[in-house]
Amino acid sequence: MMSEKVDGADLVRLSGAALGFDAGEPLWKDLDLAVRPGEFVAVLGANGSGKTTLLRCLLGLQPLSAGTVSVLGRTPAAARREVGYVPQQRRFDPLTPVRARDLVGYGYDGHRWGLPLLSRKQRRARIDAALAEVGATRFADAPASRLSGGQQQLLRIAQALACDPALLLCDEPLLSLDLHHQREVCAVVDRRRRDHNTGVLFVTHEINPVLPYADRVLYLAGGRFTIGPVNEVMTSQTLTRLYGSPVDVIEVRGQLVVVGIPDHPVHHPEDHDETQETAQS
Ligand SMILES: Nc1ncnc2c1ncn2[C@@H]1O[C@H](COP(=O)(O)OP(=O)(O)OP(=O)(O)O)[C@@H](O)[C@H]1O
Repeated sequence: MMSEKVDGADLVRLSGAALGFDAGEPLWKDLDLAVRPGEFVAVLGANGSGKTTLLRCLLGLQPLSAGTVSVLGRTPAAARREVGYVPQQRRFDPLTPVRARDLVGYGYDGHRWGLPLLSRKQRRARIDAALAEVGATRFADAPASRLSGGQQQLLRIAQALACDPALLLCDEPLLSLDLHHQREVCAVVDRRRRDHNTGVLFVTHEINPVLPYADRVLYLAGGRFTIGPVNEVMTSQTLTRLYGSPVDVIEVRGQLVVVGIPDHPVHHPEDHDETQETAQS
């Protein structure tokens, strides 16, 4: 099996990692992944394939069943302050009077818990910078619950950026957005990693808006995975091997469509290494 090259600057290192619950089959196993500064990794895969659980592991909320994980060269819990997290979205409570900038402030305060207090001016500057980074300055003082779904999602990203993270973990940030807003969210995250060298793990079911930005795809399916550049992973051949049954990746008017994903992927343990070798960068 080919291993990922790791070097001292890697933001995430998973080595021989497996994660499962109780006595059942692991969600994934033998996962080697190194994420470099500024790298954008799209995490794709069917419902229940363990994408959210992977992020929870990098946040220190979920221990591995096997293997090792480090974030910024430390344990995930020790690195938490420098990791921005956009959780799966819920719309804000329509009765909440909280303004957009207050929400971003919560993100900022949460990460500074236990650290020396900064002046109000410094705090405000950081919040303004996060709002500006996502293009939310114009609605910074509006009640968050009155904003559109797209605006609320940009705010969640600003909240995650308020701590000026070295690593950004996004869980389904495109859910229930139209294509225009999906592209806007992807572009904001892409700009962040380019301007600040922030590494990104971006979990999504919406493959088309994210693929133009992704350096690599980690595709999870039925206890297995493949990692590699977009043009190597998003092919009929690679996904057929991963799922263990015929899957077609076809292009329709410039959009990729994946057809034939089985309800219950069938695969053979001996296929595992071959898939990884084929698709890994
Ligand atoms: N603490 C837990 N205890 C037991 N099972 C869990 C726990 N957390 C997650 N699971 C299970 O692990 C599986 C993977 O969940 P996860 O949320 O990581 O999948 P996902 O790929 O993000 O799915 P989706 O695309 O639907 O969001 C699910 O079957 C879930 O029920």
